Amino acid sequence: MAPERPGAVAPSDGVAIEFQDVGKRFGKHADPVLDGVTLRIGAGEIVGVIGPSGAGKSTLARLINGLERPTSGRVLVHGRDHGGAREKELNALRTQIGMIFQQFNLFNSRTVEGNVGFGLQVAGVPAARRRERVAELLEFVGIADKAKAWPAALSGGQKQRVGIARALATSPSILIADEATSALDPQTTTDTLELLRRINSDLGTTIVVITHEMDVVREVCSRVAVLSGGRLVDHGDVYDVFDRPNSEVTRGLVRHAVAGTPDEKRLAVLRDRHPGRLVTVDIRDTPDQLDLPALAVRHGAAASVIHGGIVDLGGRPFGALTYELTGDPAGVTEVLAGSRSAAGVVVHEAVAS
Ligand SMILES: Nc1ncnc2c1ncn2[C@@H]1O[C@H](COP(=O)(O)OP(=O)(O)OP(=O)(O)O)[C@@H](O)[C@H]1O
Repeated sequence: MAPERPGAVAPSDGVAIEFQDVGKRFGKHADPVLDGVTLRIGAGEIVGVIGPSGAGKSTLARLINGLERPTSGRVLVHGRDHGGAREKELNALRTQIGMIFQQFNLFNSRTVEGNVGFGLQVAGVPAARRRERVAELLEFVGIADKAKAWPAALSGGQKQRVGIARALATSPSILIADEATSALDPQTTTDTLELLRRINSDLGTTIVVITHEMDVVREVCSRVAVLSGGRLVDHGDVYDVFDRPNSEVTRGLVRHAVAGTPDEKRLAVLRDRHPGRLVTVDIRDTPDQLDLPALAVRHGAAASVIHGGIVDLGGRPFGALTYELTGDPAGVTEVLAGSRSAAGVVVHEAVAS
């Protein structure tokens, strides 16, 4: 059985979090950690916040739940600015915002059910109701059999599930995952991201995924914001940002997530191994997508894939393939001419023979 949905917010209805020209410095003369960040996160979205180490991602997360206050600008949560809020109001805000962390932050002196029920106990929820709720949460995250276990006896993935169940205990409308999969192996990462997706779809929870890995964004997010040096350098639908990155930082992250286009080193290796002309074609789901093998056949040539990578971005293909063209030289020349006019195609220079 799924735990309660948050009462206050309908999924995909309205704005959950809004940064209005937010600046943050630690100390009057320090460089800004965040600078002019303007960003809207819709209710019911899963949004990735990505950027290199020190970009300001965790600070941005801490501004959402009121652990930090902006130096300038405003942060609104469900339309309310908590900038001047007192501790009592901030505590109320934090019950609406669950958080999970890279290091899980479990209480080692409490069992799994003790950890998950902690927030409810603090909130004064009666023991019987608490037990019921904890059982429901453990069932939902898939570790009902671990209720009596101690954190030390759990795997990393199980610990993160305890962290997630604990974060969901108060039915938050927003869940912030701060590098929540960074300490997990690839399979456990996939399972944990799948759980986040289920939380989003079954409970309507808005999820902010803080990460330095574009793979995580690619697997679970529909929208992404890229931070670099405290500035928002890219944001939008994941497919659009991957397709048309505005910044070198984003281009680097995309290259890392999709090994489609060969870099200079890889190209040199490919040239060594393949004497024919080489052409790299971006693969997108656009109607003008070039079908190089079909073009080659029409001109009596052949196009063989020798390098590439394609990933699934929200059900849409994204990547690049590099082909070697061989066959009748006149036909190859025709194919190259046809390729040059197509979008997203790089005809690599011929190597001197
Ligand atoms: N409480 C603080 N006092 C002073 N400086 C801080 C404080 N919190 C963060 N910073 C500084 O702000 C900058 C951004 O830190 P932040 O943790 O937000 O970045 P990040 O993108 O999450 O990095 P990482 O991926 O390494 O966790 C860093 O230079 C950090 O040293």
